[in-house]
Amino acid sequence: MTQHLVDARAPRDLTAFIAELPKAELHVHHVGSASPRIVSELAARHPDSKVPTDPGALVDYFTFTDFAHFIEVYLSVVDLIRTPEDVRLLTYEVARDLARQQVRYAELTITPFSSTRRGIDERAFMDAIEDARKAAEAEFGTVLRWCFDIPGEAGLEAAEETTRLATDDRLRPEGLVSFGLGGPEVGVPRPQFKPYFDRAIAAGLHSVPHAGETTGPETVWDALTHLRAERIGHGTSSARDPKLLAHLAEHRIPLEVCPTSNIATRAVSTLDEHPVKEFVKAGVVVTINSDDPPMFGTDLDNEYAVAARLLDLDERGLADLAKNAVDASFLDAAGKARIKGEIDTYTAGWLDR
Ligand SMILES: O=C(O)c1cccc(C(=O)CC[C@H]2O[C@@H](n3cnc4c(=O)[nH]cnc43)[C@H](O)[C@@H]2O)c1
Ligand SMILES: [Zn+2]
Repeated sequence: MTQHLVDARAPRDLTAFIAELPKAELHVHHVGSASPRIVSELAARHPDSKVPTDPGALVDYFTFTDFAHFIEVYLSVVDLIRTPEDVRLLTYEVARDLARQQVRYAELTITPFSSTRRGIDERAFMDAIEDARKAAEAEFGTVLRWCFDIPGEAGLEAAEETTRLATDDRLRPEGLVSFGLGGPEVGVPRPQFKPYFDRAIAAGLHSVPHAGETTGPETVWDALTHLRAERIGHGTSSARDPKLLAHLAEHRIPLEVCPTSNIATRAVSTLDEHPVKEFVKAGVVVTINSDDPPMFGTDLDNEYAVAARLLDLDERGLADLAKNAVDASFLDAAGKARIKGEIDTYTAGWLDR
C-alpha cells in the first residue's frame, strides 16, 4: 500500500460486509493491476528494466508527482510484459486478485497496441488473454471481459492498430465487449478518434472512453457527442457543468468513478474534495472502481469503503452501489440477474444475523 494515501477503510463492520459482498468491476487496467509480487517477478525476469525487483521498493516507485509521472511509471511496467507467457501470467493473476475480493464479473481494460508494438505476436497475445480468461472462469468463477483501449497520446497509428485488432474477425477475442481511449487527455482531442470508434461500434463493441479525468467537462461532452460514449471513464470534471450532470442523469450514462486513483494522480487534491457526492445528488449513475489498484495502493474493497465514507452509506447503500455496477456492465440480462440476486441474498443474510 502506498503510504501517502489516506487509509479510508470503513469501520470494522462495513469492512467485513464489503469483503464478502459480490461485486462487479468496470474500470480496471490490465497492466495497472499487476500486484507487487508479479511486478517484482517480471522485473527479475527482465533485469535491464529500471522497475525495482524488491516489492517493498515499489511503494516509493508507485508514488506519483502528477498524471504525466504516473504514465511514465506505468509505461515502465508495460515494458516488463515481453512474452505471451508474461501476458498470460499477468492476466491469470489479476483474475485471482479480483476473485479474492468476491468480484464476480470484471471488464478489464487492455492496451493491445502497447504489446504488439513491443514485439509480441498479435495471435499469441489474443490466445494468452483468452486462455487466462477461460482458466480464471473455470478455477475462480470470475467472469472476465475485455475493453481494448487506444493509448491516445500514441496517436492515430495506435488508433488504427487498436481498431484493427478489435474488429478483425480472425483476431478479435471472444471476451471483447468494448472499446476505450486512455492515457493523457491534455493535447489529445477526443474528436480525432471518431472514425475509429465508429468502426468499433459498427463491429458491435460498446464505447467507454476515459474523459474528464485530467481535463474539463468539454472533454466529457466530446466523448458523448463524437465517440458515442455509453459510460464515461472517470468523468470527474463533469461536476463543474450542471447541464452535463443533468444530461448524464437523464440519459443514464454511468460514470466509472475511481476515487483513490484521482488522488494518487493528483487529479483531485483530497478525498473530501472528490465530487462523487455531487454526482449522486444530481441523479447520475455512479459505479465504483479501482483503476490501477496496486499502483494506487488500493483495491476494489477499499474503494467501496471510501465510497461508504464519502456518500455516508450503510450496507443497503453499498449493495445498491454494487448493483449499479452490475446494471451498467455489458453482461447479458441473465448474468446481471444472477449477480444482483447474489448481492440481495448476501445483504439480507448479513442484516438478519
Ligand atoms: O505503449 C506505448 O508505446 C505508448 C506510447 C505512447 C503513449 C502511451 C500511453 O499513453 C499509454 C497510457 C495507458 O495508460 C493506461 N491507463 C492506466 N490508468 C489510466 C488512467 O487512470 N487514465 C488514463 N489512462 C490510464 C491506459 O490504458 C493507456 O493505454 C503508450
Ligand atoms: Zn483508467
